[in-house]
Amino acid sequence: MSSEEALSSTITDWLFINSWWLLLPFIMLLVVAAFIVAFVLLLYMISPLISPKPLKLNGAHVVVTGGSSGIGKCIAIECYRQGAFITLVARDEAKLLQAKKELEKYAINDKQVVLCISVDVSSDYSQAQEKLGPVDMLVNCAGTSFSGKFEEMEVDRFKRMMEVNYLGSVYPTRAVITTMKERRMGRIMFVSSQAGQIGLFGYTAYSPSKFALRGLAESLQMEMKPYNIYVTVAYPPDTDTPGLAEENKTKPLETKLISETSGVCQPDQVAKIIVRDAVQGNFNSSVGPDGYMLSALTCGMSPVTSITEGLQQIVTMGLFRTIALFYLGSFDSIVRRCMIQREQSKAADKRE
Ligand SMILES: NC(=O)C1=CN([C@@H]2O[C@H](COP(=O)(O)OP(=O)(O)OC[C@H]3O[C@@H](n4cnc5c(N)ncnc54)[C@H](OP(=O)(O)O)[C@@H]3O)[C@@H](O)[C@H]2O)C=CC1
Ligand SMILES: CCCCCCCCCCCCCCCC(=O)[C@@H](N)CO
Repeated sequence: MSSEEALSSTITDWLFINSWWLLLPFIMLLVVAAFIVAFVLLLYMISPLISPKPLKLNGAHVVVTGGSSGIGKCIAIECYRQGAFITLVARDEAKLLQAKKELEKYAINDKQVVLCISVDVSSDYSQAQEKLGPVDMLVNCAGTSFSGKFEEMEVDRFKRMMEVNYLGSVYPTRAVITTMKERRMGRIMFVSSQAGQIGLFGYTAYSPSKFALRGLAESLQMEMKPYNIYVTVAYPPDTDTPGLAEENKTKPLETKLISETSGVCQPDQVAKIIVRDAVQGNFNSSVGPDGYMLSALTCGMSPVTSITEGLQQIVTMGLFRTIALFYLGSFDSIVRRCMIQREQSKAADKRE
């Protein structure tokens, strides 16, 4: 045996005898763990860079479109209770005055005021621009919904939905953004809907107008971030408001049954969450466990405003997609059952 062979056999013997092999996976695990720890530490180090500074609502000027009713009114109340000055924007002057009176009950100091501007956000908005002055937070909540089967809805509905829900958010934003950029501060909120994350039976006119807000918000956020302006999109589920009551009058059974999955929320609860997220500058604002899952699942390339949010999305995406398949299956079966039922009752009617 040469001296080289002797050496290698000594090493192998040593390895086997001392079970060095068995240590290898542990060493690899340690290295991987060290990398993960270093990575997480690095992410945490940069987290202050991407988490915006919270907005102080006390003394801030908040404009709420659609502030005379439902979710918008509750958002206005929530901000007013935290010391903000409020401007309510909607069409109907009587409703505006009524909401103003309601808001004023929640004043926390005697400097606070509530202004009302009667304007249709779906037609050009520039005349209101001078009246507003500097705005710290704009809440685009004016909106309308209508559900029905695609071929049964008048074509005009599709246009109206885009005019009010989408363009009705563009115009007010245009009216405030220049001053916000100059002042290097501000918040823009868009109130979308869970139906702006998932397209559902009956919402062929409504959903696209809410999806559009997401595209607007993502693009706008990229432009505005260097100016310290933060954009938030809220995706509430069905919420108990005059708007929902109106929509329910014509809602197809399928839409009703599918929407029930997410339940009905109270507008003041929804408003609290929305205001909290806007103040923190979170890009995404969702309500309830279904809302949380939908947002993680549909995050796509949307901006991330906290490290924890990013990590949660990475970890949960596959699981939530799996859950989503079951939901989709149940929605399909609702649609199928309703169709069969309708056909049966039609056939019964004919026989009579
Ligand atoms: N309720 C729900 O289930 C859900 C609602 N949403 C969204 O939240 C927002 C508020 O909904 P909700 O509180 O139910 O609605 P409401 O119908 O209760 O209130 C709508 C508000 O918007 C105003 N508005 C409507 N059209 C216009 C317009 N063209 N110009 C100016 N103001 C207008 C209304 O005042 P006026 O009519 O006097 O102008 C009113 O103040 C909407 O965008 C809706 O799509 C999202 C998810 C769920
Ligand atoms: C992991 C995946 C979870 C999936 C959960 C899916 C839940 C779907 C429910 C959708 C409800 C849509 C409400 C729209 C409300 C609205 O905007 C109108 N009412 C306005 O008036």
